[in-house]
Amino acid sequence: MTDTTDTPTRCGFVALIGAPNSGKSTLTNALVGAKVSIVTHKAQTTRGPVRGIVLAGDAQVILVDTPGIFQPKRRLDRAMAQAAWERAGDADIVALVVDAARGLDEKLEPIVEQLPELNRPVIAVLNKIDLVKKPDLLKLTSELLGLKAFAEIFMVSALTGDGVDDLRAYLAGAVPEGPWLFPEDQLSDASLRQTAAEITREKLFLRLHEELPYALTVETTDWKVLKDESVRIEQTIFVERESQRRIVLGAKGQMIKEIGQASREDIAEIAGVPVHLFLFVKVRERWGEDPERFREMGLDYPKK
Ligand SMILES: Nc1nc2c(ncn2[C@@H]2O[C@H](COP(=O)(O)OP(=O)(O)OP(=O)(O)O)[C@@H](O)[C@H]2O)c(=O)[nH]1
Ligand SMILES: [Mg+2]
Repeated sequence: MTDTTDTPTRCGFVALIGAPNSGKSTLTNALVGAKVSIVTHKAQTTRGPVRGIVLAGDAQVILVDTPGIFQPKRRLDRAMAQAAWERAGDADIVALVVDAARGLDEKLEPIVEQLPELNRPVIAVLNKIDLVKKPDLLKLTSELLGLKAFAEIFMVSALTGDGVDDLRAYLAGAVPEGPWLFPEDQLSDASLRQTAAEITREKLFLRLHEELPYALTVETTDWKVLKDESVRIEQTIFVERESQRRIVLGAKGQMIKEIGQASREDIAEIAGVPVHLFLFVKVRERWGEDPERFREMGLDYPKK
């Protein structure tokens, strides 16, 4: 397609950072208009950064959904926090996503304190406004304005879509001039293999409890297109202990069956072809110390 106008195109990176569970992934999906990043009610759902690509008028806005930042304990936690700050440091604009129902709490404060070190324009996006009464929202807004840390403050509900169009239009006008970096129809930079592994992890997060979701990781180990154009996918779920493996399988394999069915349906929808999904659960005690697993998640392996 040739550009017949003189208007220059715009293109830039916007990193969405914030505390776990503030709605960064839900907002990424709402801005893109498609599900590119998995969402659950549990904290620390996103592990590796996920890019979602938005076209708005002359602009291509490349959103970078990052893992929620929290006090790291494990090596994986450190890798996640590091990835979030690094992506924020590389972005043209940083959007701090705030859970408006929680406000400026002990999780958010340390993040806000570190923002000036980024040396980047930062906007605040107050999310989940559907849960908050107007006076409380105004109070939070003036509290944040008082910090003088934000170029703009937006109020949205990623869930209902309220305010999302305004935010998208702002970002489209705020990213720098430049050629588009991705083809027009591309919504994410993740491969189908990666997205498929994330979808299975989402189903595991939704059905498993306590520490178990954090003790597992999922990888797509095989992807074959069959003669009838359907795909045969193999995925491995790594857990740390045999007892965890038994819970993931469930009595008579019922749990893994349900997870497989839910995941298969979602993967088939995204892939646009019928899917045959085979899940294997393997015990790998120290997968959280294995650089190869970090690479698969799109994370750097922290030295300690
Ligand atoms: N009521 C309401 N819930 C929301 C909104 N946005 C997100 N949520 C819910 O908040 C929870 C967390 O959403 P995510 O998008 O996974 O949050 P996140 O910031 O990506 O979380 P991590 O990846 O764990 O850091 C989910 O249960 C969402 O449905 C919103 O605008 N309103
Ligand atoms: Mg997320």
